[in-house]
Amino acid sequence: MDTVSPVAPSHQEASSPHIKITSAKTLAESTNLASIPSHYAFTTPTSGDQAVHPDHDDSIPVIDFSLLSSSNPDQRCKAVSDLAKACEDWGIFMLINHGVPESQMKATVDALMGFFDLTEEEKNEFQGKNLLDPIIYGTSFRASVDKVFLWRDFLKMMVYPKFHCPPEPEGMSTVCCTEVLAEYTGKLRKLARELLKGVSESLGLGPGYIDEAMNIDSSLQILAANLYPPCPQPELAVGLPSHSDIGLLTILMQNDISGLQVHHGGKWVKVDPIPNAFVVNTADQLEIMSNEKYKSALHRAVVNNKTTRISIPFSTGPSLDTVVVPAEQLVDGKHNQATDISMNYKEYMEFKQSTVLHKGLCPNQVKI
Ligand SMILES: O=C(O)CCC(=O)C(=O)O
Ligand SMILES: [Fe+2]
Repeated sequence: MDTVSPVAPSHQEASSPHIKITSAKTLAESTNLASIPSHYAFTTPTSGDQAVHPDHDDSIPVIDFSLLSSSNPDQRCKAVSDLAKACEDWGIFMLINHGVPESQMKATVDALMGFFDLTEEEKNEFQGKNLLDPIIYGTSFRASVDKVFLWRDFLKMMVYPKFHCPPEPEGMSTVCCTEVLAEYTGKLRKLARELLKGVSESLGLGPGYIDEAMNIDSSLQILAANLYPPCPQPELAVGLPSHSDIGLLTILMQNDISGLQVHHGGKWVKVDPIPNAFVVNTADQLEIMSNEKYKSALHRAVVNNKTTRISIPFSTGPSLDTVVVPAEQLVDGKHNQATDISMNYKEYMEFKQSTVLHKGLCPNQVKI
């Protein structure tokens, strides 16, 4: 896997003690902010690494979920083979006709935007200390140790096996966070499970293989929100540098502002939002279990100087104690050393968190 990102911060070194940690939102809202503080400037700006729009004849695949769940065998078969191609060639696709109502998607975006509108004091109550804290609010990647900061605030919630979300602050019942997020994540849990059946079949395994081998009954699911406020120097700052995701699949919702890019065919390609569609990408544990047939997609997020962008990824992983290994049927004499890591999902998460985010960390770099 390439290390194709702009030169990125070392997350190993402590940030200078004189840097006061402020959220990107607070900074963006400070009056007369014409330039970014130096600790947000990457040494190689993203402009040196421009992304392109997808080609007409090689565009980001679109998967119609209604065909994948169709009772017509021909339709389902075609959808499964489209899914195989999308996962193999791109590792990312747009998911349409997924059955999650537009009103519910919008309510979720509003609820999470509402969270970021709370005061810093209110949000800071959720500053997590440990990776596995059920709710973590923060800025950058790990602001206490980041040397160069990302132009991004985030909230992460473990939503399965046990549902967690910040309680509604008093007098703010309009935010209705709990109910909205519980309903949304319940829908996405079902959607992810159905998609994984299709992915399992697309690998030539039975539809229930991933479900069973990954212990999806007690899978770890995380809902996150990334807020990228307008940035006065978007060519110098970075929202999220090149990386791959933990887990099996990520299902991402975004407002109608562009910023996501995927690495494909040696280039960065823009993944512009399609109204009401989700963006789905393959993640590290799928790369391992598929014996690298489906590589974990390298992607990144850039920022802009006009409008706040929000992205809301929902990650489905195996259960925390699952040791993911390549499916035997896919090894076929060619056991990929790269996927030979004997750690459970919890240990994998801890390992990945402790390493440099930008390297596009993939299973083949997780050697112990
Ligand atoms: O903001 C985006 O579109 C990407 C978010 C992302 O890649 C992540 O949270 O892992
Ligand atoms: Fe990601």
